[in-house]
Amino acid sequence: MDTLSYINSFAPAKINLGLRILGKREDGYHEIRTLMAPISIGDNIYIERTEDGIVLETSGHFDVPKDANNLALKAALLFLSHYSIQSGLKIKLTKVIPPGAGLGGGSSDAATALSSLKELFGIKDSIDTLFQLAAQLGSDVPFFLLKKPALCTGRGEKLQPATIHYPRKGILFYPGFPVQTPWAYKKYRELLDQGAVHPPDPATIDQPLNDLEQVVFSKYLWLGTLKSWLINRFHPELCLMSGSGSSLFALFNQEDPQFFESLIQEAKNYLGSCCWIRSFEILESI
Ligand SMILES: C[C@@](CO)(OP(=O)(O)O)[C@H](O)COP(=O)(O)OP(=O)(O)OC[C@H]1O[C@@H](n2ccc(N)nc2=O)[C@H](O)[C@@H]1O
Ligand SMILES: Nc1ncnc2c1ncn2[C@@H]1O[C@H](COP(=O)(O)OP(=O)(O)O)[C@@H](O)[C@H]1O
Repeated sequence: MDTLSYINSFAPAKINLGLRILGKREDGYHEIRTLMAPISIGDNIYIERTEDGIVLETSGHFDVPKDANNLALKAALLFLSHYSIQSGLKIKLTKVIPPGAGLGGGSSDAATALSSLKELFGIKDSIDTLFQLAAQLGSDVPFFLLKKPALCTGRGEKLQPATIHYPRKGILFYPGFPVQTPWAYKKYRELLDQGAVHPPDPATIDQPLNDLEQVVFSKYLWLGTLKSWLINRFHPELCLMSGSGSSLFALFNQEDPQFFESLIQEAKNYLGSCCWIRSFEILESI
């Protein structure tokens, strides 16, 4: 049977339709409860088997690490080492997802690299192994292996497939600067210890609220202003920061492409060129 020599894959971004922080853990992470969904905006990863050498080329709208700090490369190295595979690889990563935007771009690249390599090398063992490797790479990485909406608990790696009861279409706003995830959780912990933020009321646990918004908005005041403007001007069904920021998304009960085009145009006129604005759809599966 012919073996594949290369694979080209779509690595979607995600949005968090709520992110509740349930408590601090001994290991430095937080117990969370978050509904995540893949969306129609994503990176592209091409992986080719070569004789020797592991080469990563990156291109696209955004700069990301080009060394072993790149999560796609990190995932590939972990995979080869786990299965004791001696092979060269050429990886071409085209970035479309803004980094540090709370859209899980690095995690999605890592998960997509793992599943591409499993296929490329014809690995037949249980998918559980890939989930274990994914969890070693980051809390959000297992979600991107599942490839469908899920309620994520634990530190984010425990997955339960979920149905999304919100409109599927929306607009994404990346303000042009990143927010670092470790900073957001650290700041949350500090504010919690000071009594400036409070653990979620169990009665609201499944409401679409993001417990990191207050923390991130307290440093990046403009994001709070942007959220208020979006709500007051366009009345979305849901408007939230995704993950630890910096992007915001708004969902609308609308099918008409003209509605989204004119909203984007008005937002661009109002916000200027610093803000990256795109329409998207929530994906049921990838
Ligand atoms: C906030 C979320 C929401 O989906 O996403 P992003 O905004 O990063 O996309 C996730 O919890 C991020 O997941 P991920 O980006 O994979 O985080 P990791 O690499 O595992 O962890 C980075 C750091 O964030 C903190 N962290 C992460 C997850 C968690 N449940 N509790 C934490 O306290 C830890 O300090 C950790 O060292
Ligand atoms: N393949 C990758 N794509 C994006 N960022 C990456 C990648 N590999 C490593 N990183 C690093 O991970 C950080 C977080 O990026 P990303 O996963 O896109 O954001 P977030 O954690 O906000 O969802 C970036 O600042 C970047 O330095």
